[in-house]
Amino acid sequence: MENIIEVQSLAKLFANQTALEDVSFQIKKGETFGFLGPSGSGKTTTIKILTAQMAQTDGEAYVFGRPAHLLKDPAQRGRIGVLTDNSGLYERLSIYDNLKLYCGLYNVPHSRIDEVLEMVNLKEERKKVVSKLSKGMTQRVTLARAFLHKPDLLFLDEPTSALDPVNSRHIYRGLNQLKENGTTIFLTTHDMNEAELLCDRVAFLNKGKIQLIGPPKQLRKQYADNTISVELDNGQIEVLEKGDKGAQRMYQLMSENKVVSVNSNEPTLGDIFVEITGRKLS
Ligand SMILES: Nc1ncnc2c1ncn2[C@@H]1O[C@H](COP(=O)(O)OP(=O)(O)OP(=O)(O)O)[C@@H](O)[C@H]1O
Repeated sequence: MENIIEVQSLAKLFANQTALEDVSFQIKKGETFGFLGPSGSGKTTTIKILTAQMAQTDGEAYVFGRPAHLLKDPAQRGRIGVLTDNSGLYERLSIYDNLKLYCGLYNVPHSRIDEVLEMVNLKEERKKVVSKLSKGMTQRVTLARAFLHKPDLLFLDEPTSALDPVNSRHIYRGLNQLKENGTTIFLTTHDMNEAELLCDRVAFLNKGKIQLIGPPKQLRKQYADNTISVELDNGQIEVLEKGDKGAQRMYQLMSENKVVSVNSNEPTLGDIFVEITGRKLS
């Protein structure tokens, strides 16, 4: 399948600080790829390089099969959507009028505005002036603007950092809708649940280096220990090793009708991150 993004041995130095070192990955068409890492690990720097806002010090970065810096070309730029913490909205205009301006810029019919406002749960607030919006609302307008023109590739830097759980879930539905329509999504987050819910694959970034890449489910299986937890009718949890000894004990508990539930002991993505890097994600 076609690679939408290809990054090979990417490096970025700021004065005497290494922000990225030997970073390599590919993202296929239609994939949602999560870039997970603690503050300062290099997530935003990667997005800036891939969206032609910053040049790398070394290595290759290709988007749509061409060097990323060529995204400065307006025809190519229209194929991407970018959400960063710099909102770029007109404070004195309403939500609707802001999006109308961007419709003009991208040559998109105004009918699209209600579609995107629905996706970010802001249809009722469309007449509100941007200067009077909460941080979370502003984030949702910026998100709506990022996918107003149905981009082929969407870069989302911490898309739900200012949102409550209800609005986050609303956004997840919207993003899944985009995904179903074939949009490729590059997402950075500190939020492991978000990564599990949305991403086909994740990369763990720590101090500018990729430590691990894979589908969340596969990584959890790979790092699972060799045990299962059995909840007993007296409320206790018994941890059993997989194998003959565990099977015999399980047989005994089952025949005594003491088992309430059985769970595999797979780690969360957060647990794996700590195991690999010795650091917490947030
Ligand atoms: N313009 C810059 N000048 C100098 N150093 C920078 C610049 N931009 C980023 N850095 C440094 O590069 C490193 C990576 O920063 P980056 O913003 O990419 O991290 P991040 O993972 O996005 O963090 P956060 O989750 O806090 O947004 C940090 O140490 C940061 O201080």
